[in-house]
Amino acid sequence: MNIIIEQDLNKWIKLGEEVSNQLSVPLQHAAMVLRGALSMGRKVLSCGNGGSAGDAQHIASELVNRFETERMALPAISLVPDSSVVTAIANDYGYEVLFSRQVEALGQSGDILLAFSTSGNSINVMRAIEAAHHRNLRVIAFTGKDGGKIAKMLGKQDVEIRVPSNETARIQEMHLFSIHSLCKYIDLHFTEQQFQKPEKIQFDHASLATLTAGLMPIVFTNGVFDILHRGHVHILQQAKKLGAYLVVGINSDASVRRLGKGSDRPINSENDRAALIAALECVDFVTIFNEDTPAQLISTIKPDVLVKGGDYQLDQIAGADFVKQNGGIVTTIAFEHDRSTTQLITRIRNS
Ligand SMILES: O=C(CO)[C@@H](O)[C@H](O)[C@H](O)[C@H](O)COP(=O)(O)O
Ligand SMILES: [Zn+2]
Repeated sequence: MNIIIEQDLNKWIKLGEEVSNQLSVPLQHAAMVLRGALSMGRKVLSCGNGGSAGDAQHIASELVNRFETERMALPAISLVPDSSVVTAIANDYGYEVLFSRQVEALGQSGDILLAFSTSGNSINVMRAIEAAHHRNLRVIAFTGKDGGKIAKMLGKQDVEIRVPSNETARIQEMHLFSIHSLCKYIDLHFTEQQFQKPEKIQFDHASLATLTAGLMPIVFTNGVFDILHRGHVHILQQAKKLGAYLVVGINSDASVRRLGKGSDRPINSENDRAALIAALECVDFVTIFNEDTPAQLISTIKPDVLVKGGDYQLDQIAGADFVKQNGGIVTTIAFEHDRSTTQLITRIRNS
């Protein structure tokens, strides 16, 4: 056999073994991230240069169309092939912003950017990752060699699929393997039915945790939300801006009674309160908790950001220690509108 071809084949067999050891965990992580975002109606953007441009187009086509089995169409856009867009951006602004400009135009919080670069050093892919981070997109980076500069840019919300090789060709081949492996998983997860987002109100905490497992950053807040008012809506809208998904825990009726706000509270039942909160666009999931505090629920959902209104001190927030120990953030949002359900009830009664 031709010696060059034989050497290449041998390298490939050796690399296959290393890849199965090193790529298993990041590939499974990437599969969860893709599944989570697509299940919530988010979309996938992809980019890369040369052979990696081909990979970016390849995976987008397989998501929009299908891979091996019948399933619903899924939203994915390759940022590579629109010649009018790429020539205009390169001509007017420069090649460096070829992809970042498109991420700015098309990317929305919770979307996924698939960034292909065998060296991890392509400047336009790096700029796309920066733009993705600014807009709250998660990044799945397909790299090789030492991961290059891209590996250092990634945050804990991102995934790196780094092929343990220094050869561009071998890296690209394993990227293609990774694409097909991810597409097979996605094919099997999504059915032929039309896309349907999961119900916003989830009574079962374990089921909610399954739905949120691949999502990040998740913001959690909680409250009674009896007689919804502008102050509530303001806090929830601001909370959503701290991440890509907002989960709201609502005190059950029994839990509210134990808070000692009065024997006539809550005015609205737990199901009515949950329905009103779920109707807000900024809210992704609502659940009801029966305990005095949401600490147990928080340890089930494992949010990245825990937030309460500005009337709380950080050390008073239930679940704060758990979130911080998990590397999350605990914060408060200042009240902008002086509203309270108790005041509202008093005013109505006095009039
Ligand atoms: O396909 C190949 C090599 O197999 C080439 O076209 C290669 O993709 C190009 O040189 C790229 O510009 C390399 O970029 P990157 O992988 O380092 O980001
Ligand atoms: Zn090539």
